[in-house]
Amino acid sequence: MQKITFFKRFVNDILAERKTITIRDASEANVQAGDILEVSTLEEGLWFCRMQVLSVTQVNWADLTPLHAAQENMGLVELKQLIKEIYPGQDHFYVIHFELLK
Ligand SMILES: CC(=O)Nc1cc[nH]c(=O)n1
Repeated sequence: MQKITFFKRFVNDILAERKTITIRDASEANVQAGDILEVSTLEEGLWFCRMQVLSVTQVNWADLTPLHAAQENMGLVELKQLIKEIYPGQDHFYVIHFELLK
């Protein structure tokens, strides 16, 4: 089974289905539509759910939109700042759209 990790601050939003995408660089986007992922926290490695990948699309940082931000349950300024912090100096990303499996 494939695995993905999230910062623990995202756990509640994922479980409540307020966060339905994750924006990753190429090294973390080796998934495709239909894949089922076991999901755990980055910090402690605690498993918290399974999710199915609905789609994977490319995006440049400059082309992030309010819709991406809404799907991350944050504002666009916050999202763009966050992505810059996590991936300094990078511009090319993949939007992984997912569905929580219950
Ligand atoms: C570990 C982790 O949570 N990484 C990321 C990076 C970008 N978006 C996201 O939801 N999570």
